[in-house]
Amino acid sequence: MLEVRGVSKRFRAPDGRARTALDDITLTVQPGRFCVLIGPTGCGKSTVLSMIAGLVRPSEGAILIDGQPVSGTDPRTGFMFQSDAVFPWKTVLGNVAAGPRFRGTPRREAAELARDWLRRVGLSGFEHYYPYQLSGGMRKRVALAQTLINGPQILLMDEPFSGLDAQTRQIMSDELLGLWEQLGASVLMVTHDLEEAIALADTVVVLTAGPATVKKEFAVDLPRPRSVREVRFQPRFVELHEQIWSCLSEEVSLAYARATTSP
Ligand SMILES: Nc1ncnc2c1ncn2[C@@H]1O[C@H](COP(=O)(O)OP(=O)(O)OP(=O)(O)O)[C@@H](O)[C@H]1O
Repeated sequence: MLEVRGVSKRFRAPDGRARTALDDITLTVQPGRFCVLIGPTGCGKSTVLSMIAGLVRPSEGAILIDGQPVSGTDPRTGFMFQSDAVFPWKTVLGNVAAGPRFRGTPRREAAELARDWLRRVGLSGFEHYYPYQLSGGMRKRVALAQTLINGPQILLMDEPFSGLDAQTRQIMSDELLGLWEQLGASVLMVTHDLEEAIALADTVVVLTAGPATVKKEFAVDLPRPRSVREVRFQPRFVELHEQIWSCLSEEVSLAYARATTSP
């Protein structure tokens, strides 16, 4: 279980003053659940993920995984970034095998495991390609396999499919759901796309315009297994979309007003 308990974060701004980015955030992701964070641009979503990943320390509060405080990067946590975090000098196979190799798995075993993951993400036959020889969607698949091969208990995803066209994004989201249903990892994902959030999540957490705090949590009671491409036509989906959008749009307007009036 992942718990974010009363977490605040202050950063020093270029003018030297401390600015509060996150203010008393509390949220829980139960084992095996899919939680999506959504909020206006710049409100602090990535900072929440970076703190859970152990890359940034909270100014106040605590982050707990299975009751133990996070004090640095943790092998139980996998992070998929907005930008492709693949090694450009390694082949697809080398990229996916990198995690197991780093942990001391013998070369042959790591390569076999990587082949299996490449099959699961639909990249069999591309083992010897380099990242620059792949499409954007294929690079995301490599990044997904590269993260999932490490068997994370908690998967943190920061707008993982940004930069992809709408159709590829839907395909990738469906594939992510299929893999997640097999793996049973807890997911905390950040997205700007409310439709994507509802289609994927068990819980959508709306954050306020910065400093971010939890405004409201919505339980997404749509049946599973879901098809991201089809679920959006269900009446309950439309209802949830209206409810969450009315909550989120106030914060988006506030953030926009601040951005356009501040000196
Ligand atoms: N290292 C840092 N030093 C100073 N300020 C920072 C630092 N990292 C983040 N911030 C500030 O914290 C706030 C939240 O940033 P963050 O990237 O978490 O927002 P976000 O909601 O993920 O944004 P977006 O939706 O645009 O990706 C911003 O005001 C940003 O300027």
